[in-house]
Amino acid sequence: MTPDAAQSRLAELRATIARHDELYYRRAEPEISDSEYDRLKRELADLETRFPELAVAASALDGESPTARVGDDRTEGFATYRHRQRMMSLDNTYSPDELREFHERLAKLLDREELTYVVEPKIDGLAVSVTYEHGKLVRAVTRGNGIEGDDITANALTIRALPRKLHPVPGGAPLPDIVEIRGEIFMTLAEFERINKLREEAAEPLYANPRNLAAGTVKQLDSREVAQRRLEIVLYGLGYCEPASALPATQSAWHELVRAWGLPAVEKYWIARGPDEVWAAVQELDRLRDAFSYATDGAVVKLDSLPLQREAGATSKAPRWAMAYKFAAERAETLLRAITIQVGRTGVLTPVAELEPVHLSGSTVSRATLHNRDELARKDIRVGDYVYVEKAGEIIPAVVAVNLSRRAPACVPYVFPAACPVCSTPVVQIEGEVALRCPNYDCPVQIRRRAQHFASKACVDIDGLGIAMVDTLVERGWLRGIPDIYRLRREDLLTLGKSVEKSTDNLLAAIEASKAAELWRFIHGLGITHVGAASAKDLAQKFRSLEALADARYEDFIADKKSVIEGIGETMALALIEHFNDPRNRAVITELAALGVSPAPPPEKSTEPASLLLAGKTFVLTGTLPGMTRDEAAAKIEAAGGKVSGSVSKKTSYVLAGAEAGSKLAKAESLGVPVIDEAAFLRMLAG
Ligand SMILES: NC(=O)c1ccc[n+]([C@@H]2O[C@H](COP(=O)([O-])OP(=O)(O)OC[C@H]3O[C@@H](n4cnc5c(N)ncnc54)[C@H](O)[C@@H]3O)[C@@H](O)[C@H]2O)c1
Ligand SMILES: [Zn+2]
Repeated sequence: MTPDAAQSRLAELRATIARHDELYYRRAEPEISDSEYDRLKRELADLETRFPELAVAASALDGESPTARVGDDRTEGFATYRHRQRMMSLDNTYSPDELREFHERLAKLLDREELTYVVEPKIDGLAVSVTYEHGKLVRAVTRGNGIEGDDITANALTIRALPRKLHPVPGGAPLPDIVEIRGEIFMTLAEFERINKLREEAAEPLYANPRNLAAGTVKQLDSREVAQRRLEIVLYGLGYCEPASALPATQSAWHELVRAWGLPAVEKYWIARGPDEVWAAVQELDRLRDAFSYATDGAVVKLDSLPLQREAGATSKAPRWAMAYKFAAERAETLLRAITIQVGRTGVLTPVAELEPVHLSGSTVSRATLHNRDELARKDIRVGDYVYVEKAGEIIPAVVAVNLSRRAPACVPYVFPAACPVCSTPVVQIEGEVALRCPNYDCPVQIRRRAQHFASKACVDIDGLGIAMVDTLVERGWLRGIPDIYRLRREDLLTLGKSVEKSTDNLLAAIEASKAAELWRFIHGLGITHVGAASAKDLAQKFRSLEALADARYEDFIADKKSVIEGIGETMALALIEHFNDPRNRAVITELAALGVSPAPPPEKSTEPASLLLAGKTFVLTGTLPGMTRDEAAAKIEAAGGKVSGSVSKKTSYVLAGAEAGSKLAKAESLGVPVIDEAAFLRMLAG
């Protein structure tokens, strides 16, 4: 490679990686798979080693190379917090030889042959640092740029598995004054699938994998939205400890201490003496990891001795005493039969690969996302190519590259359509976005997806008006917008099949009943960008009618640069105003009203201090409640003037118990303290 070519490739890689870092760390919406990303980064690192003077020049020009810094996850809207001890990344490799070289380097550095390691799962979540002071949880912070991160305490408090207090170890050292513990927030596969199913029903784009969903959830500004999703946590690392004497001498003892304090710890770790035992442990982990509750993308090998860790030190980015060995993603080669274009609710065009079905990591894959026009062009993927498909942490498989040696001469570059494949309107690119959109409001797909979203369970919840039914109605030309749902005619519907009388009547009854659904359901159902269910509830409380919401002005949301309505910030305010600035969206509101839709506003928050309701009452919470987290329940109790206590005594007024309630329930029963469930509690709150 000539220096000139190297220089331009270096610049290109730096820019590409920076873009993927932004997508992955800040937006939790990566476009390429982790292994693809790792290959780009490896290529950059190799170039930097071969052409050190070019690397230095590039860094002088536009800052540190992505190979030398920790990916930055800080986002707007969170307070930043400075870690007492830096949070680092890990060097990683896919090669067993490099794992052995890691040992050899350390042996040389520390000048000893025999080294003991701990091998632990590499959890594929997002890094978090949790601080306990005198045993009490005080803060949770993301990695950020390693030096300071986002304070996500409110969101972390929705994690039921995260104890508010550490258990002192009986007969052990006292709890440290301050301890920063490192871990990973993740989401189970089951929860991921539950949420994606809801999204599918609401015609919203699916999340690619649990890690992205967990990362996106942690970065939600509204912790009530976060509470709707179940996050988990596992803690494995030591950040900072005061006094230092409270610390054990080894990484393995640290894992035991974490568990003894009552924190969720890694499911298994191995103590390995020397590189052969390390390799054996890594392979055993690979066999066992499917049974773990979290996704793993590798093994982390760490020196067991903490004093030796300190002696080995760190580079600018990662400790020298640890190495991640990443398991290669499973990959398959198959024929790309066609590229189809999907159009979403907001008109975004997504290219999809239609593949010759191929077996991959336990399932058959016949479709894979191609992300967007730019990605497609970058990889130069052509119809008729043999492509590599991968499924690493990703649930939705991705086409990662083309096997050029099998490219037929007749294969021509793919030309991204310049018009919407459904309605033929020329597509547009919104400034600052990669996505191309169909700008036609009346595009049949958009109509369909808007109506599907409106009728879904998460919104107005019209029984019988599912995805397939909406498709049919749009095809027949009976649905051209949301208001048409309320114009459907019985005689038309009866032509849909033979014995459809009963289902037609049920559907019409459900549609009729939905006219009086709660206001927030309509607000959510309009599909306004950024407005989720929780925000819709806040908006309903404040505006009390669709008309008032549609008339709202900037000052109603933001005054003196501050939010007027808690949880509704500037981004959402602007999205709302933009939505209703469009006369067609305004018309929806007028038409709905004319058709007899009359959403039910929420009960007025009484101006009387609600405190009186539960004043003087003490509650103890136990078990898992069906509809709210314990923190939410506690907040409700406190807002109504009640108190929440940790233990049951004769003075306890009520025990609010959910599923899997433990000893507190037994104690309440033995003391004769009334036990109530969530439904009874809600009735109590309603007076
Ligand atoms: N797909 C993309 O576009 C994209 C973009 C950026 C990064 N990435 C992925 O992220 C990786 C780089 O990110 P990174 O800097 O967070 O590094 P990393 O994920 O490779 O390793 C460091 C992190 O591992 C985590 N970890 C999990 N289990 C651990 C354990 N037992 N001990 C210690 N740490 C543990 C920690 O959070 C730590 O910060 C890349 O290799 C790539 O896979 C992907
Ligand atoms: Zn269109």
